[in-house]
Amino acid sequence: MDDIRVKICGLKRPEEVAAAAGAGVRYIGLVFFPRSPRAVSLGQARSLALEAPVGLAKVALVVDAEDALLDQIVETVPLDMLQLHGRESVERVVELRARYGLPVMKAVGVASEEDLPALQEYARVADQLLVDAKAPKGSVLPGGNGLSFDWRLLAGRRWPCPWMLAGGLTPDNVGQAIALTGARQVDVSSGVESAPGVKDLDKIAAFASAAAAAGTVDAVPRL
Ligand SMILES: O=C(O)c1ccccc1N[C@@H]1O[C@H](COP(=O)(O)O)[C@@H](O)[C@H]1O
Repeated sequence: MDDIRVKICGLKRPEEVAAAAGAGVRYIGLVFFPRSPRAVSLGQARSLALEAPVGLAKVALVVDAEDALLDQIVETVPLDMLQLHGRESVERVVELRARYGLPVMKAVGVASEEDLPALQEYARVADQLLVDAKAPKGSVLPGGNGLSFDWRLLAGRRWPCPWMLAGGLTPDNVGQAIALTGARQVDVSSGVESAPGVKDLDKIAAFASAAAAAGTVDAVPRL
């Protein structure tokens, strides 16, 4: 079975990129959402992306971004994927894939069974799904809140494209999350921070190694 792939989201400093690469992380997320404590400027994102070694995919996270901002991001930053973390429609996913020629990962917030059909809809058009906890009403951020959802909702579910599990993951709980959901890709932001927007290099390493350890165990859901 393939290794578990880890994405660390919201990196802002070169040493965070180096720590992620050193830990065998497969994707890094660069946040282009001004209200996030993890937001980076175009220049910062470009420098971080250029420092990423081959094999470490650079993902731009945007929230209901307009074409003008996306044009700037794509022109300035060498990227491997777009992550849409807002209310982007199925049609918008199709449009952005065609416009930029980059793989698109669509985030879908999950709180209950009712949220699951949307995953099926987006799986028809997106290259990847990001299954995240639904942000509570009134949250400043649509993600990156350190909140998880009932992972048992995903037990036995599969979609016709690759997907990542996100939402409230930490080095301590990622193993259980993988066992319950069968996820082969996991994404974390606040669970590897010492303060909002400041990644903890030891926690990055601990998260990657906990995910790798869980990936070697057959996923037997413990319900
Ligand atoms: O990280 C952010 O600041 C952020 C802002 C806006 C949308 C999404 C954001 N982060 C994504 O949310 C998931 C879950 O975060 P957490 O691990 O619960 O803190 C994260 O993996 C990011 O992809």
